Amino acid sequence: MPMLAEPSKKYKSYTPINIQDRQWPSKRTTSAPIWLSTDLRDGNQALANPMTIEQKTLFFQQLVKCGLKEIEVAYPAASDTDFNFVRMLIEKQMVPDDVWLQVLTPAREDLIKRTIDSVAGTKHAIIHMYNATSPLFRNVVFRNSKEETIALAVKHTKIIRQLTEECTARTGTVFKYEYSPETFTQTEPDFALEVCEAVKAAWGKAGPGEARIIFNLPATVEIGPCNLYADMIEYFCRHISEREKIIVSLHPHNDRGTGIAAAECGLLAGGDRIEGCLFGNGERTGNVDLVNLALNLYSQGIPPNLDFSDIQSVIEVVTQCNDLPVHPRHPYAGELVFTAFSGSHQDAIKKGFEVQRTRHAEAEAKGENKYWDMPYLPIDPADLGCSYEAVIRVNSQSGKGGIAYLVKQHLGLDLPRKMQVAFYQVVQDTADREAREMMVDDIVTAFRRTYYFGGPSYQGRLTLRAFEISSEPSVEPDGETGDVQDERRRFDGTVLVDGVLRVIKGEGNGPLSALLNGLRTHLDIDLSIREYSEHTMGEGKEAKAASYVEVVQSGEIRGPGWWGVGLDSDIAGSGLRAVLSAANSYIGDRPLPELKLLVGFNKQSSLADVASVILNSLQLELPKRLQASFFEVVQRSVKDKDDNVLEKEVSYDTLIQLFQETYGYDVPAEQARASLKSFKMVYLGDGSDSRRQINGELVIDGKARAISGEGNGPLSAMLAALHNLIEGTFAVREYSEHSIGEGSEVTAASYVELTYVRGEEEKRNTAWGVARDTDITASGLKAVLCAVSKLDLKMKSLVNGN
Ligand SMILES: CC(=O)SCCNC(=O)CCNC(=O)[C@H](O)C(C)(C)COP(=O)(O)OP(=O)(O)OC[C@H]1O[C@@H](n2cnc3c(N)ncnc32)[C@H](O)[C@@H]1OP(=O)(O)O
Ligand SMILES: CC(C)C(=O)C(=O)O
Repeated sequence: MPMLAEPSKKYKSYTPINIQDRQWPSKRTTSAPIWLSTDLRDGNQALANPMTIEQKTLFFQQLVKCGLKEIEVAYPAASDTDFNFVRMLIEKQMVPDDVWLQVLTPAREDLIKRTIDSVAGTKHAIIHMYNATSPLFRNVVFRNSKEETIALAVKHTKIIRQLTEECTARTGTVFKYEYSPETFTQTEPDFALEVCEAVKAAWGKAGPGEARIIFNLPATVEIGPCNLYADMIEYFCRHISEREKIIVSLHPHNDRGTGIAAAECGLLAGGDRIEGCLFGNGERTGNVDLVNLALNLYSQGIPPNLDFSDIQSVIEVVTQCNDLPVHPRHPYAGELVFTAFSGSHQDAIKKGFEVQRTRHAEAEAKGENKYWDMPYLPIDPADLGCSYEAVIRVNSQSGKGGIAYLVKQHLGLDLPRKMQVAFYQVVQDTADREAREMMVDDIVTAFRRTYYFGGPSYQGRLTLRAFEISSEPSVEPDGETGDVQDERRRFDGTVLVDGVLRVIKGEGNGPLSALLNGLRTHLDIDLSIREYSEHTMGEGKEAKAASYVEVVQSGEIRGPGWWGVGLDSDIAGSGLRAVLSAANSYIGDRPLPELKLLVGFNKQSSLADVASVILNSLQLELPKRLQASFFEVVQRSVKDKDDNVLEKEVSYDTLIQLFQETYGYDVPAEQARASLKSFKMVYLGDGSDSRRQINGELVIDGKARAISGEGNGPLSAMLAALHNLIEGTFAVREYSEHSIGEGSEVTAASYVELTYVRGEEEKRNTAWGVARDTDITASGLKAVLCAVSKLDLKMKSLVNGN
């Protein structure tokens, strides 16, 4: 059936109330009303599966925890479950002394009796009786005249008075009486007043304060706008007699979706009390939502006298008991209500937080209130126990501000504006391509990947390992002006390049330009800085510096840029890391030139440079004399055929190979002239005169030879053993060792310089040997044999094959 072209032929408009000087529109609420939760009655009666006693108990405890002092717990005449639940609360003493149990009954004597029986013995109880008063109900449901309707209410009010008095005498329970002219909003205002006046007279005990009678005026069905409800309440409040002896209670439903508005206007119009349910459960579209109302007050600076500081646990209990979800857009409680996806909202929130931080600091210093004034967030989610995590979520509708906010929240990095734009593009492309929300983890991971930021998993091809920044002495004063030039900086560092440690050196006006100079010289990466900024993160000892840099190809200051970020306890370190982060983006996966040292007669590469190649590539800390020896070897390697030392580039790989060949380091046993097959070192002596004895097997010149020797230590025992096999004498000229690595991975590196003298003319030669082993003794013995392999040996002749 189509919707009607003329709905007025089917639906009647409400009848406005003629109040000439209505007061409520210009009033302001300044305090919270008396709250009554009817979750366990109106809420419960609207559920497909009414709550079990266990669920009602859990819910009741939650309501008490939230601070409700009046709780309509049941319609006891409806079912044994409801009746028994009320009895259980009382008998198990679960009702705090300051909490009133309210129970609902129709105007029927048998049901009233059972209702009062249900609360007998509790400290405080409110008996709530209702009968419908509107013309529709009078004519259709009860088929009663006005007089009969009044008579019904009066008769049963008197019954309640009598039965409650008897109960008080018997059990001490203190009672209040609440009467609801059900369907109040559809009842003629004067008739509603007439019924209530009659009920008040029948009750006969209404007095001020605690003795007040409660007239609950329900919008049983919402039939008009909220101003109509407010007018009806104001009309009632103005005309009811002995207003001071009455609590005017509001019971709005939400059929037009304006239950909250009706309740708020009704309070302005004179309401003292509100009946409703948490998150708006209840008949049809629900009762008015108490959480929403209370937090509306709170957001106006009015204490609501209800506690929702852990709103999530309230949601959990309520949904568990009602089996109804809380809508994601539900005011204050929905999953999305403190969330902005859209770029302009996010931008405003981000700026709002930044400005508010400063504003709050200033207010605190002046001892003033720190007011919440935040774009798009009417209330601080933290007050409800919610984190700021969900405030900004990112999808294809989001902008740079929101993404930068999340980076700041989760990584502490305050990205400069242009970098925000650059990173936004990265996130936006993914969100758009994959048509999905980018979760915080997605964004953080994208950031780490894009800028090679945050630990080995995100390491780029270039990683700073160690560095030293030194100042170069000022150059001569400018010839013309006489001005002294600025001090220059020198960068000396090791950079892991594609997994290999490389020594990089450079000079510049500052540390960053010195590093860029080094990258240019050593790796052909020719970049300049277009933008740089930095800030500190954290405080005190934990403080770190974060640096952001945008690089461009040198000479292309208006060309495309690459951003990088660095974090370090040292400001220079963070800048250098930022440059490498940007350089990583720039190089992508293009091949880098093989790293080379310029050796020979030149100023660029010294003995120390060669040593550091070995240190960084092989982790060997060469002793000083071995450094000098190898430097000589390297220089010799670049002589021409006439023995002239050339200036020549030698690749790192060539240097390493040269080192290995020269000192027998890491040469496979079968290729070495002498190698250790097995050995046993025996400790001899009593400690004061300890000696070592070695027994074992060597392979020399391809032949296995048993060895045995004794000495003051392992090396001299080995030399003694060698003396049994080789003519001439060996002596250790220098020995050193160090560990490599840590923990269970640790190994030992040994360096031995041997002298060997033989023949009648006492020919003397020396050689270095370098070896590494997990066992320190073995590494020393192997180093000896590496050196032995390099010497011009004369073996003793074999006796019986040995
Ligand atoms: C607006 C509200 O939310 S009011 C609260 C509504 N809540 C509930 O109804 C939940 C609990 N209700 C129940 O368990 C049952 O309805 C009971 C136990 C109260 C009554 O059950 P029954 O005796 O089977 O009657 P039924 O449910 O059909 O009620 C309708 C009868 O009660 C009468 N009635 C309805 N409301 C009232 C009232 N407030 N006072 C007196 N009589 C009433 C009707 O006129 C009708 O009378 P009739 O049988 O003479 O025609
Ligand atoms: C019993 C009354 C107060 C009621 O629930 C209503 O009118 O909605």
